[in-house]
Amino acid sequence: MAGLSIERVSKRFGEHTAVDALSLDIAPGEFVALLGPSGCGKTTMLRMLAGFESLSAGEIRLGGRTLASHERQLPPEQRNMAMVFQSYALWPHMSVADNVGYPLKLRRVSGEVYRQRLAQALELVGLSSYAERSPQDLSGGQRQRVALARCLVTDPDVVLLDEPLANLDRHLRASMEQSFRDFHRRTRATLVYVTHDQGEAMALADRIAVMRDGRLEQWATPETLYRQPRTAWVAGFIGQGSLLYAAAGEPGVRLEEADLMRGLAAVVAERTQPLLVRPEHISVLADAPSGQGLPAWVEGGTFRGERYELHLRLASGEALLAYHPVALDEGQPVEVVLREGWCLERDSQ
Ligand SMILES: Nc1ncnc2c1ncn2[C@@H]1O[C@H](COP(=O)(O)OP(=O)(O)OP(=O)(O)O)[C@@H](O)[C@H]1O
Repeated sequence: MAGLSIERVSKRFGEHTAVDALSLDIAPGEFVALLGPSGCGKTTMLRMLAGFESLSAGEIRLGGRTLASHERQLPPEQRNMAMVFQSYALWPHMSVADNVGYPLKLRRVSGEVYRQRLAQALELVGLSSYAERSPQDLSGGQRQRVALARCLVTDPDVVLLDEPLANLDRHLRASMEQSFRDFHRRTRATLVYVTHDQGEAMALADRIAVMRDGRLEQWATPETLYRQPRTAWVAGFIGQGSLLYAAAGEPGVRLEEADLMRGLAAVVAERTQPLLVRPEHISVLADAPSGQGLPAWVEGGTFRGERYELHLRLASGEALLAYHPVALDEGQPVEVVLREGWCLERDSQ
């Protein structure tokens, strides 16, 4: 199987740069998410991969083969890629089987080979018994599985998915995430998945390209993005946490409790290093002042079933989100001990 290489790819629409010198090396069989807020250029990048959009600069290669550069580009049908859309794009007048088999017919596959590949594709998405139904008689999740089966009958090298779960309700999204994981495990195709939902990207992808204003902000595994975000912007986009400033540390360093607490207790003028503190790394001491932690007070709390999320305010004026097993009163003074913090780069924008 071939790896996918995106090299300094840019796309300009008039004065506007939608994708700006983006580079990614995607390993064969890898499940990759392009993640970012609306308008950051994810779909444009996916459309360039598919061949629906030309490149203003850069190059896209699959294995050793150049698929596209600003000079020449292979048409979509010569790329051995398949795309799954948010809207499913199924033919309403055809049965599930005919929808799934359609790309094979286009390639003039027929007879026993056609039947076998159709049966395999339907089986892979768990829809064998729905072959003769009309797509209109299926749920949203089932329709999306038909779309998946249709893209995999042709045995593509790369499957491109554009917000495939956006039209489904929350409950169905969770079960479809499982279907996507199964799909990936069983096909081992290279998957490029566009989403603005960080939870979805974290749950599914081997690696995530976080995009901002057409540029790559960070390219890393979900765990690295969570534990070691490069900038405050990425930290704000992935998971929950608080941005504080300390008189200790430097970008890319994890501060343990002692250094962190000293750095936070320093005078405000010396506290210049931005850092991320995750709520699970905060202990809230709710009893009488012990002098062990930094003074804070409770501004509010939200019940989340297994815990409360507490919104705290430090004496410095900074906001802090912490988890706590029981509710605390609004206005209640507490002390907080921060067990670790991650030092961020200063945001350039
Ligand atoms: N054909 C086009 N002509 C002009 N501008 C475009 C065109 N397609 C996209 N853009 C612009 O390029 C930028 C990136 O768009 P794109 O659709 O790639 O973003 P996105 O991250 O996929 O957003 P969303 O999650 O909302 O789909 C946007 O500012 C958009 O308005």
